[in-house]
Amino acid sequence: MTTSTVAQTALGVRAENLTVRFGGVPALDRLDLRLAPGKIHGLLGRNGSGKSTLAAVLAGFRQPDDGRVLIDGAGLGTPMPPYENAVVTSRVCLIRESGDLVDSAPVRQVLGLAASLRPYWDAELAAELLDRFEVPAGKRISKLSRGKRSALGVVLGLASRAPLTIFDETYLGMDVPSRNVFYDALLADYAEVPRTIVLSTHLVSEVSTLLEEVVILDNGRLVTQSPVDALRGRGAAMVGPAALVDKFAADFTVLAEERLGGTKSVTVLGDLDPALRAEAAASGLEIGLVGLQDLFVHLTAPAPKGDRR
Ligand SMILES: Nc1ncnc2c1ncn2[C@@H]1O[C@H](COP(=O)(O)OP(=O)(O)OP(=O)(O)O)[C@@H](O)[C@H]1O
Repeated sequence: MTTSTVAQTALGVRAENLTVRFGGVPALDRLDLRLAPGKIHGLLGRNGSGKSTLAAVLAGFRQPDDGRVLIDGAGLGTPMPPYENAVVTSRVCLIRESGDLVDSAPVRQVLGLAASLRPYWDAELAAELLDRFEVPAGKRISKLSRGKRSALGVVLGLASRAPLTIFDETYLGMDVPSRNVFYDALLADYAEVPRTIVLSTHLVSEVSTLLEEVVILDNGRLVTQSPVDALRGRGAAMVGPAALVDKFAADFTVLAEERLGGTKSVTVLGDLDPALRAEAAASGLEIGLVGLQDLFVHLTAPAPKGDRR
């Protein structure tokens, strides 16, 4: 996708010192981050880490208590805060697990409303996705199963083709085959219309192949922001004969290990310099990138008792 296409169809985000408090307690604590336009970002964090609060601020549903968020690109001209700003919010689509849907309305009516509110709405895509997820257009929202409600959220999010589209754990209610349909549809449509996608989730291993950039939150603080490959390069996954794996892993922090007969696989943190990598490979070890899930668990693990970090 070209830079000029992205500039027309994708929004970037800049958060500076962003703070949101509930009853004086920070849910977001002095966050500084940037979401580059035209990429698929993973917003990762354990329960209560602040993902939904950040998503709500980006979509203009909530005003920061301190600091600011600026949205930029896709014809906006100048960077703008999203709160109470219809020019920005018409270009940002947040789909939440709760669905934000009127229970008494039939699906068809919900789609009609989205079509009238969303400037980039694609009715053909909406109809095609509704079909793929087998969501009946005539049924009332209140009569849909949790999974079909989630699927409808996905249809609304994708067909909106909003320059900034945020899925806040929307798809958790869907079964695995439906989630796979979502991931396929997301990638296909993203390739057709480049835009900025944020997937907020703790199902890290499932979405890891979709993501280009990752933001990890913990207790409202930014743990790290990085391209996925750079993050996965912070260590290595080694597979081979157990004794050999143990020898090469001895000097590293082991994040995860698994043993099957005489074969062992470990995930280690740390910089494996090229000479060591070459030596390990020559000895018969397979060396790969660290799994995002292992890194996520390590980076967001609770501090040990007595640790006053
Ligand atoms: N409306 C609210 N009133 C009071 N506290 C809130 C409110 N919304 C969120 N919080 C608190 O803010 C913190 C961050 O919550 P948030 O929902 O943003 O986290 P999350 O990462 O999305 O969690 P989850 O994965 O469980 O959905 C939590 O401590 C939560 O209890």
